Amino acid sequence: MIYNDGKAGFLTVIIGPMFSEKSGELIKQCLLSQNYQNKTVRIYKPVIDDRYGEDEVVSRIGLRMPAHNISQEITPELIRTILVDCETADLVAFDEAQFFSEGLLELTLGLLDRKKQVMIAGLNLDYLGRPFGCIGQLLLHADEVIVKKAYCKCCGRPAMYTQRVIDGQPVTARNLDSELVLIGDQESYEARCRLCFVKD
Ligand SMILES: Nc1ncnc2c1ncn2[C@@H]1O[C@H](COP(=O)(O)OP(=O)(O)O)[C@@H](O)[C@H]1O
Ligand SMILES: Cc1cn([C@H]2C[C@H](O)[C@@H](COP(=O)(O)O)O2)c(=O)[nH]c1=O
Repeated sequence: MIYNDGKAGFLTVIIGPMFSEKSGELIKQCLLSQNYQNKTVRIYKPVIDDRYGEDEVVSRIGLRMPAHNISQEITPELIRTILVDCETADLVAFDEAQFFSEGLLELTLGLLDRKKQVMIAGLNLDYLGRPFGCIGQLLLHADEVIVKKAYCKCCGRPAMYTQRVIDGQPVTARNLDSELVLIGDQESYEARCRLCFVKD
């Protein structure tokens, strides 16, 4: 448990592959802060991720909280709007952060300057094991990094990679015909360990 007294900003970044409970961790921490610390929480998610509806963040085990859908393109104008909207918030959270543009970094630093607690969850690696979005840059500013693991779909070891599968076959750099962004779940993705992840 991290105690933030509101006298300085505090950034937590939650990373890991799909199915590793990043959203679960984010929602749990937001609920605890809201319910037991009386903190005002504001959660954002990118409009592109429409798996669980528009106005909520939802984890696979069913934790849920209200959320604001915003464009994944974080423009200077959107940054100004969010900074105003968050004036009364103590904790500002972003889920699916891999989908946001680099403006998320500027927005996060702006929130931290305003002494907000900021919590960001997202995939650190894409389906080919490459850095995803601006999560890497956010990690450099983190006070706390929570590294989550799933269980490897093939062997049950701890998994840090996400394999994209089409018709049961891994998508790799060799047979690459896939876009970076493909919203999906178990029909298209598997958690894999270092041994079972196939990238080329
Ligand atoms: N291979 C797996 N390893 C671990 N959990 C899995 C796996 N596949 C499905 N799950 C389920 O997914 C849940 C995590 O969901 P969620 O919090 O939405 O994760 P994330 O945001 O990291 O994708 C786990 O608690 C578990 O119930
Ligand atoms: C690896 C990878 C994932 N995605 C998509 C698939 C899902 O819609 C989200 C991740 O959701 P989760 O909450 O972490 O389960 O990202 C993608 O578009 N491209 C990728 O390479």
